[in-house]
Amino acid sequence: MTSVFRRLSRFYRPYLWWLYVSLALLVIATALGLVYPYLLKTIVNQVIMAGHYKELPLLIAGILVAAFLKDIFNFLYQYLGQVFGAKSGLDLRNALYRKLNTQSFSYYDQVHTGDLMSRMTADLDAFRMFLAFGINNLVNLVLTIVFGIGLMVSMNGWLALVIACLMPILAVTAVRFDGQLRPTYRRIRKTLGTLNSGVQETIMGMRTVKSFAKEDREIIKFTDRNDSYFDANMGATHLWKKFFPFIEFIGNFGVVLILFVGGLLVMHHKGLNLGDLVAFLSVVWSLIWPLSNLGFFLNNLTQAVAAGDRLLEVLEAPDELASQGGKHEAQILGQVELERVTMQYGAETVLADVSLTAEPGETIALVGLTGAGKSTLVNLLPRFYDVHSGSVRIDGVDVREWDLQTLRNQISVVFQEPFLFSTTIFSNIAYGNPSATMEDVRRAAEMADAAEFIERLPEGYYTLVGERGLGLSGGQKQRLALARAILMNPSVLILDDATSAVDMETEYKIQQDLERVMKGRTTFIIAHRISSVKRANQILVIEQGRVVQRGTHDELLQQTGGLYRKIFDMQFQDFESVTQSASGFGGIAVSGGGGGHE
Ligand SMILES: Nc1ncnc2c1ncn2[C@@H]1O[C@H](COP(=O)(O)OP(=O)(O)OP(=O)(O)O)[C@@H](O)[C@H]1O
Repeated sequence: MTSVFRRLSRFYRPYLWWLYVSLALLVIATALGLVYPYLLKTIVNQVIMAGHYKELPLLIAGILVAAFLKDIFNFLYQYLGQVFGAKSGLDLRNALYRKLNTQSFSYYDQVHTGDLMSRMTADLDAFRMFLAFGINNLVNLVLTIVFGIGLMVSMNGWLALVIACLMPILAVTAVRFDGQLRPTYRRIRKTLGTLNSGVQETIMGMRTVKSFAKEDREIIKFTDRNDSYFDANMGATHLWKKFFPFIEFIGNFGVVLILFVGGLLVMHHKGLNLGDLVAFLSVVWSLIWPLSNLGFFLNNLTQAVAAGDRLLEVLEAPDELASQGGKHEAQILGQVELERVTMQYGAETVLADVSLTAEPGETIALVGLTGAGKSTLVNLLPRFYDVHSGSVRIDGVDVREWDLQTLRNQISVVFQEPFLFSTTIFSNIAYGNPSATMEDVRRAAEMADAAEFIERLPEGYYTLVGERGLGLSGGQKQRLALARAILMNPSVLILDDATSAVDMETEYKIQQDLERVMKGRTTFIIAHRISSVKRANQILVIEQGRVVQRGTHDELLQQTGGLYRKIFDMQFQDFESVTQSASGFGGIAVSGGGGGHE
């Protein structure tokens, strides 16, 4: 438990003085609470028993002043405690978000968005609440007990002994309760994470859910997860149910015992008068509330530890940026070499012994069946993943020695399923270079053959696109993503099936424009359509992670029996058969092997 607080201390240490001042005020507020029993004792002994009613207004005024002062100090210590929690929470939230932004691709292969969201919100809040209220509550409890016992001992040793006998029972119960509560709260946090992941996934995939009419199945899945969350919460409720009445019983039993023993002492004049007994009882009452909340306060602590643990799992995950080199160049030339590269995801070898050299300005195409390892290969250039053996060099320098930001600023990747932010088309294109002017954005859009459709939209470049680009066609999204990459003026451009959703004519236009833009720079194209790759300087055919053929389009076509020739023949036949049967529809742009048309 202490290790969680120690490891998170850098977030609250700078604000500890808020907590210290708050605790000092808390001590004063608690001490002021001790004035009541004395005033009560005086009222009973000197006013009621002795009949000196003239002193009553003064004593009542004393009680009012003490109550007023106590309230002021209570307010101040709680306020400062909250400032302490809020400031620490702010830093922690920023650090978590920063950390999420520096996590590697492989990290995101493993985590669930919903679970991360619940760590960023519910877990962070549980930890923050403990800093804001929990510490003060626990200290308040300890102070109340210590002051209360001190007061009771000073009033009457025998009665204090009676209460002292009950204390260990309370302490043992509270500790046992906390031990049972801890795993239960861990389960609550975990099931909440799973619940959130499910909701987030279903909302993201709602179109798929609906198109398969699987709403009912999703509802059942959600209900199951919701039930698990409910069960976990009920588990905690059951524990509370057992604990609470027991504590209350002990408290009330204590009061009865004091009445009994104290009553006997008063009746037999054994060193206790009625005023002492009333004062003593008021101390016992003042202890019952904090003691019966002992479980609640411990539970805050338990929750904070469980939540802190989950925050630390994010914060202490290995840092991607920590492993980068420092080489920085204003301009990468774009020479790319892979030497005997092997790459694995876990135990699965996805690339084996792959070598290639691309000179600046060359276009390299990667062709192969689905799952062959093409994306894996290009993902190694901007270091989305690292090789297991061999090396990837840019301008003769291993990518691991480059400064990661330099590398990624100059290698632009366009994915098959581009992600668009829910903002304007302008901001989406200018994402990599926020200082870009409208002129820059328009030029990039023209090269990506996107300008025409953008300008047809009523608000042009200022059209807001929906979440993940909803409202745009697949081909339009791809063209915006392409424009975004072109705007970066990259030395190496990677098109990972990036024009699969545009028609062949548009793709041809884009490629011609790209040839102009990418002059002197290097382009990697992954495509399923032979038509997209045939102008490349080098075509690599990948099969099960190995380069099985390489050469130009003409060279590869000569290799009868090779995979390239087979793919070509298949697509050519497809094209013939489809154009023949579709000739009555004015001709359809056909994409073989997985390509589509807009
Ligand atoms: N992040 C990942 N974690 C684990 N395995 C992965 C990951 N990405 C890809 N793979 C696996 O690696 C293999 C190669 O995948 P890759 O995406 O490189 O193929 P590809 O040739 O680009 O396929 P496609 O043409 O369908 O995009 C596949 O078996 C795939 O399941």
